[in-house]
Amino acid sequence: MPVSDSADRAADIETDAAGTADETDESLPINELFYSLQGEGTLAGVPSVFVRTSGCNLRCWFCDSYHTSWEPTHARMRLAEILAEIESYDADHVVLTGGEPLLHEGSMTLLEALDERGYHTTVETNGTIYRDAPIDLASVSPKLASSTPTPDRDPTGDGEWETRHETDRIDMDALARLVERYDVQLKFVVTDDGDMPEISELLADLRAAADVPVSDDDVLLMPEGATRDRLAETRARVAELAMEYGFRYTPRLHVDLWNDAPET
Ligand SMILES: C[S@@+](CC[C@H](N)C(=O)[O-])C[C@H]1O[C@@H](n2cnc3c(N)ncnc32)[C@H](O)[C@@H]1O
Ligand SMILES: Nc1nc2[nH]cc(C(=O)O)c2c(=O)[nH]1
Ligand code: SF4
Ligand SMILES: [Mg+2]
Repeated sequence: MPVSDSADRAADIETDAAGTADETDESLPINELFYSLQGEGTLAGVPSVFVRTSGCNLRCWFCDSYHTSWEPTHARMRLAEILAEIESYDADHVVLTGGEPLLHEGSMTLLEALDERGYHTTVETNGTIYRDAPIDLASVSPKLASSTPTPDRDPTGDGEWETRHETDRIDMDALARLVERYDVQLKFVVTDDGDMPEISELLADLRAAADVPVSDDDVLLMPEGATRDRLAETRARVAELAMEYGFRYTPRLHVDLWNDAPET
């Protein structure tokens, strides 16, 4: 269901730039909540309920969830409401995403409640924030330099977020703690060959920083593209790069199936 425009729910909250103001651990700013197939990563194809929080600490120029980052909109939902809606679907898997879900204290309470109810939980995160929570799969998508909203690529056109995004997009300590604590997939958004040296360097740094091994099997290359047309331009080369480097390739199944429709 689309919640960002629903009238029967709590009014939108005032937010800071990351969309995180007015936090409690008993509610969350929800942009959308829907049932679909996991479209990305090692669980692609698994029927899952998606809970999309609003607010992000980064601003990727290509963000396919514009209304959680560049222009955050949401309704604040109580955890009891969120759980009831999740339980209304016949699914064992829940994907908590955003925006950046680990910004919110309420995400921890939700994950604990889902764990108690026996759900498998995947958290989609940009890897800049470490939190201790019952997460079955941490789907970490560290952001490369090619994600930075330079003035020519900023969707709002002013480049205001360039410096902050560039400064904050990698936190090696948070990344190391995430891979040490959780079952992790590292899902890099790849535009072209130019992204590969940075991925290799980042993996070398992460392997030096973390106390656990990071297998190439846990590294996934995902073509950049929020639409079928854009994916048609990027995916073949990204698939070749996965083979060249010995990483996995992940499709964007939901984009193939439903293009850029909301709630998919
Ligand atoms: C909208 S983000 C939300 C979670 C978190 N903020 C993050 O970036 O991982 C969900 C996933 O979509 C990916 N993504 C966003 N825009 C994309 C695009 N244009 N092409 C490919 N993947 C994209 C992100 O890298 C991430 O793996
Ligand atoms: N079907 C589908 N699969 C997804 N996997 C990760 C998504 C996300 O936006 O985090 C996503 C999404 O938005 N839709
Ligand atoms: S980190 Fe995720 S939600 Fe935030 S701007 Fe980038 S892709 Fe969008
Ligand atoms: Mg998505």
